[in-house]
Amino acid sequence: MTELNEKMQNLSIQESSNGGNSGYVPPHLRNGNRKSRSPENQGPNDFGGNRGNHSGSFFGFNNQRNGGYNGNNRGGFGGNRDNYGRNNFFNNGYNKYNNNYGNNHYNNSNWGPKPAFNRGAWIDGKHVPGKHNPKLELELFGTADDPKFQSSGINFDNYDEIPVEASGKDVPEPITEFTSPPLDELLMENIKLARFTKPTPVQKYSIPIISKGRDLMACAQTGSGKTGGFLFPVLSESFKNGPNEIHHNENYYQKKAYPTAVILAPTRELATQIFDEAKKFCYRSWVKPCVVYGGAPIGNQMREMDRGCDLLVATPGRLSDLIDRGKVSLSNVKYLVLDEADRMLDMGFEIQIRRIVEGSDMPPVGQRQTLMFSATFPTDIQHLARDFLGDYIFLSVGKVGSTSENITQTILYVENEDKKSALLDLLASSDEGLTLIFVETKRMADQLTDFLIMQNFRATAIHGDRTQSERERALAAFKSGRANLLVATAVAARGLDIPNVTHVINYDLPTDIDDYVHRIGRTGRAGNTGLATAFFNKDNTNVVKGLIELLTEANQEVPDFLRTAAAFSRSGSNRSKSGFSRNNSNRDFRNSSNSWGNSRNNSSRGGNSWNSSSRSSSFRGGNDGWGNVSSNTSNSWW
Ligand SMILES: Nc1ncnc2c1ncn2[C@@H]1O[C@H](COP(=O)(O)OP(=O)(O)OP(=O)(O)O)[C@@H](O)[C@H]1O
Repeated sequence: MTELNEKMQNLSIQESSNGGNSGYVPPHLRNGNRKSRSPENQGPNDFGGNRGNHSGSFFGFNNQRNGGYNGNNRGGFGGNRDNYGRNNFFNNGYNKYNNNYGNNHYNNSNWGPKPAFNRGAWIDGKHVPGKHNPKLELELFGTADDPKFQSSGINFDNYDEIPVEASGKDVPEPITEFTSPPLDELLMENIKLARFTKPTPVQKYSIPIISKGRDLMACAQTGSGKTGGFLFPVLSESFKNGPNEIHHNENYYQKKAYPTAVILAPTRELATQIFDEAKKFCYRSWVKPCVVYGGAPIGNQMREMDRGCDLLVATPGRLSDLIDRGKVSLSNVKYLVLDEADRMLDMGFEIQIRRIVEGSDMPPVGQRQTLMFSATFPTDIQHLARDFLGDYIFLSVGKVGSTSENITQTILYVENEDKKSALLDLLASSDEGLTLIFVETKRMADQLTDFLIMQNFRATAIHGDRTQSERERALAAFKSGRANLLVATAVAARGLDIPNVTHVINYDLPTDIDDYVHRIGRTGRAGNTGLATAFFNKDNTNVVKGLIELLTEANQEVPDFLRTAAAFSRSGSNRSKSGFSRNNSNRDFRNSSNSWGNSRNNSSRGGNSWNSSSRSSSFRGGNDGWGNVSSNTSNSWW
């Protein structure tokens, strides 16, 4: 190791560079119909509202420029209050639930679609779509040149060249284009409104697989359309078949939601994003989407659910809470989706997922469809996932856990003490796009944001110690470009789809190579190109082999110092969080000659049995950036 240290000390960046407060308004309840304030119109208060002592924020930048933070900031944020509770664009459908509570929810036509209503209804066994609402259409789908909406990039067609492997019994033929049939006509209309002209590979396969009633574990690269991969078939089938008959067991005083589809996601921001996508594709249909997550007032979410909740997007902690309060029954669930499934079954979540799936009234395997999606699927998680799946199909688009070739990856050798100046150099040469900077700790996120603000950069931060409103405002500032730098912990690593993120910088590399895959996947999405730069030094030898493998797979340059580090590093495994070699995790484990299912070799798990309850928590040890996560799973961090 000393030798390695010495070798690394001789390397430099230059050499390597060759190569719950009443003021809080959750985003989904804000009035999109109202005129949004343009960046030019926004006063300093729009960046304000930093009620805590987070100095590391874009709000600090404001302080400098605008004479310091003052209480007025609250006015800027609190100004949204009047929208609260009135702004759900579905509420004009004054839906079937309100009227039919205690009766059959679905057969009473008194409250069916009315001329001004954009919501559809399921009436007498038929789907009656709601009327078009041009204003709402514009809000949901935007226009082709609206930078707020991700448009597919020049390399979109290249997705078709990625090899696809689907294993399991009787795999249905993939579709080649969006057509009706097999897709429902209303869904087709919404897909057109979204300007999606052809399905991505994961969608081509997942649509027929899910439509045929099969369970699915799907692995496809970041940014390749997995959200549509589950939303399209679930909604298409729901539009065609209507809701399940509801069996009431609620008391008179409390309404209960009986969603047909439940989508679980690991972070609040991702849940909100999936909900936003669901709103698009549910447009004019009987399916009313809802979102619930921690950090936001539960009362408001419960009231929103009272207006109808057919497709529920949730973070696990908040969903458990609502189940405990008798507010949600999962007895009607036909579709259970785990987005970022490997994360959802990882430490910190697994017990909660088991509680929801196995400990509630959710129909068991065989009576529901379980759909898992991620860009990474370590072998041990695949094993664990079997508990929730029936006779499933395993789908991999490209190699499991691989990175997109749309992302140009550069690894620079940078000592810790040189990172700040290396970052400034990088930023000085950056283009106009948005840059996402990942660090390992919340503290570092604050420190680095402060530093960047001091250097007159428009930076903000997102991490688990910030309040939900702070997190949302940071993300909104970043998305709008008001802050073009977002310093983030792993809380922003997965799933977030932010148009115009052109550069991801791993200021600190993660300890798990799969996390690297997700982080850099915030750029180079939907066929667009992007840059990913990582600072590597002797602290990162644990990911060196995985890194080399990823770079090689994606036809990227592998710098010499990485090979040197790999040669000298004994511990430098190419293992993902699961502790397994990436080589072992690149396919359906059922096809592996050394089937874990039979041998159950526990050696790399410290002798633990596969029994989930005894899983070691060591894999998430150290300074993980996941908000308030701890190995104590009752400690909700989302
Ligand atoms: N068929 C399609 N045509 C054009 N664009 C699409 C299509 N399907 C999805 N997209 C767009 O591609 C982008 C990435 O999709 P999505 O967020 O579903 O990726 P993902 O595979 O879930 O990524 P991640 O692994 O990061 O969660 C989104 O902006 C989405 O609107």
